[in-house]
Order: sequence, then structure tokens, then C-alpha cells
Amino acid sequence: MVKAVVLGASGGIGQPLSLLLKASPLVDDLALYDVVNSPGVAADLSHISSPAKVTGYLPKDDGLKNTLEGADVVVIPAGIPRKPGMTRDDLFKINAGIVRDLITGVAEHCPRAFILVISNPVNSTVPIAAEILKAHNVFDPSRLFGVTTLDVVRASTFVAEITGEDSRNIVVPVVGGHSGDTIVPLLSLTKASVSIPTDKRDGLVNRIQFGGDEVVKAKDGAGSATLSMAFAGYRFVVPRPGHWQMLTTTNAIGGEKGIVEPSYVYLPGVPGGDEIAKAVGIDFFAVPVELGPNGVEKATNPLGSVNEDEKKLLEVAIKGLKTNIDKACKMKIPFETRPEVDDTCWAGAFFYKGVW
Ligand SMILES: NC(=O)C1=CN([C@@H]2O[C@H](COP(=O)(O)OP(=O)(O)OC[C@H]3O[C@@H](n4cnc5c(N)ncnc54)[C@H](O)[C@@H]3O)[C@@H](O)[C@H]2O)C=CC1
Ligand SMILES: O=C([O-])CC(=O)C(=O)O
Repeated sequence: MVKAVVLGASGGIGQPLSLLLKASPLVDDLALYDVVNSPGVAADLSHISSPAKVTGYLPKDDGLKNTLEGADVVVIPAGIPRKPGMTRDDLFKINAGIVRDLITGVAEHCPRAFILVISNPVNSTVPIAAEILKAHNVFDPSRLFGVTTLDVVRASTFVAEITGEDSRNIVVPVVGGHSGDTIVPLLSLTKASVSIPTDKRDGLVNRIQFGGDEVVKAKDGAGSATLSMAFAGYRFVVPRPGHWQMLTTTNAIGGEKGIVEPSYVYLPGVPGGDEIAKAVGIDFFAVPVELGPNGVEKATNPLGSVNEDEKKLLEVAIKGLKTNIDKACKMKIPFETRPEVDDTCWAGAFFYKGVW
């Protein structure tokens, strides 16, 4: 039995993601939550002839609790998207509060679920989520994931456009974070081995880093990537058929091993992560992680074999990420009822107090 939850299910990402989850025979129970329209989305999806039972909840009548109880996987695309001219960091103020409230619900009602944070800015919302979970004494770093899969999906697509390969056969490790130059595609480690013309390399890196802006600009005020993000989010939750699959969380819950997917995680808390955290000098960083029934089985370190250009990209990314992580963590407002939080980051305590 797999129960999947989507928080923010009525939105641009939430609806197509919920559709894909409903269509999957691997999901038995699908619970949808939003501040608007979720019962309608659930009623609509419930007519689809696939096994999952679908329910939709609003905040009233203990809606969040009823959504989350018994959840195995909680995907969070709740929050506002960018408009042209905005950075992901500009979303911090509003989305940080939304993520705080939803993660508090997760901590209270399904603390053992795999938590997949899509809401931007991922570089900061994931550290915030970690702090909330810590404040509730239920933080398991192996179960908290910042979803960076769209960067990986874009990398495969854009490399294939240049090389003429089948994009499904191309896997590019994309590390770092999820915004502009914190996104670092390690093209030198692409599998299958491809030949990218030298004069196309910089443009390709830039397109992967700023693929989100391409969509924001094209949508011209109507939001950011939703359909490709739904695909990417689904890919993180449910396995795909075929040899290009990178089996993911539902398989992992089922006990399957050897599932690898890049994700933005709290490195010091996951097996293999300590060494990478020391190498990059920050605690949150996206690397390919191997998943298992308890979440991250192992963080893999591709950084040892990168080329000189990639080393420079990494330096820039680490600097930007440090700022994003510090921003989430530096909100030092001590308060008396604060549960035990470690002294590296107080954002959770801050949120608890309802200051944000
Ligand atoms: N990680 C990634 O790669 C990507 C992240 N995103 C981010 O995903 C987020 C959502 O994007 P869209 O779906 O396009 O936005 P949207 O505005 O279409 O949908 C957001 C949904 O969240 C709901 N919501 C707001 N506050 C809520 C709360 N407290 N509880 C539950 N639901 C709540 C809204 O009612 C709305 O239905 C944005 O922050 C966006 O930047 C978008 C694309 C890629
Ligand atoms: O660009 C945005 O704001 C949405 C996003 O994260 C992406 O498309 O990668």
C-alpha cells in the first residue's frame, strides 16, 4: 500500500502531478490538499479508472491532518511561482511561511513519510523544512528531499537536442542547488558518453542553469514551469518503464535497491554525505543519491572527477548556496518554548513563534 499526498494540489504543478500519480498503478491512495478547489480536483480525478482512491481536502475540518495521516510520500508544490523579472529568492517571504505550516503538519501527522519539497526557493525551503522537523524532534535527513529533478530532465533534453541522441538514454549528474548559477550540470560525467561540440558547451550549461527563466519568460506573467515540473516530480515519486528509468521513491518504499536520483539533501545526516559536505563546505547540496526503503541509502560524490570548468562553476554555486542557506538559517529569534533545536539554525524556532 502506498499513500501519496500532494500539498498544493490545485495549482499549476499540483493538478498535472496529481493526474500522473492517479494514473500510476503503484499508488493506492492519493490525498490532495490545497487552500482552494482540492475537493473538485479530487472528484474529477476519481473518475479515472485506475486503482488509487482519491480524496481532496481543504484546511477546514482538520483537512491537513486528514490528508497527511498514513502518508508514505508527501510532495509539496504549494506556493507562489515567479513572474518575469523575479528570482526564485524573491519568493522566499511568502513561500517560507507556506512551507513552514505544511511541514509542521507533516511533523505532527506523518513524520516518517518521504518529503519532497518542490516549492521555491528550494535552496532555502529545504533548510527551513529541516529546521521545522528538528524542532519537532522528527528530522530524518534521509527522508527529506529538495526536488531538483527538473534540472536533470532539462539537462537530458538539451544535451539530446545538440547531440541527436535519444534523451531517454542520457543521464547528466546535476549538482548544487536549484536556481541559476547554483545549478551545476556535470556534462563531463554524462552517460551514455556523448560528444558535445566545444563551442556549444557554455551555451548548454547556461541553458540548463536558466531553463526556468526560459519558461517564465515564455509564459509572460502566467507563472513558471508546471507541466515539465509535474513530469519531473512524478519521476521522483514513481518509476518509469524502460531501460532509462531511475527508479524512485515508491520502489524504494517497496524495498527496491539501487535507485539513484539527484536531490538536494542535508549532507551531514545521510550516509556518505559527510565527506561531500566537507568538500563543498556547506550542509545542503544536491548530489545523486541512492534510495532505499528508509530514504537515502547513500549520497554519491561525483565531485572528485570533475574538470576545471566545472570546478569554477562549483565555486560560484557554493557561494550562492551559502547565502541561500544562511538566509534560511540566520533568523535568530530565541524564544522560551522553543523545543530542542541544534544551534546551527534557528529558522524553525522563528517560524514556531509565528513571527513570519
Ligand atoms: N523545484 C522545482 O524544480 C520547481 C519549483 N516550482 C515552484 O513550485 C511552486 C508552485 O508552482 P505552481 O504550481 O506553478 O504555482 P500555482 O500558483 O499554480 O499553484 C500553487 C498552489 O499552491 C496552493 N497553496 C498556496 N498556499 C497554500 C497552503 N498554505 N497550503 C496548501 N496549498 C497552498 C495554491 O492555492 C495553488 O493551488 C512555486 O513556488 C514554484 O516556484 C516550479 C517549477 C519547478
Ligand atoms: O523557474 C522557476 O521559477 C520555476 C523553477 O524552479 C524551474 O522551472 O526550474
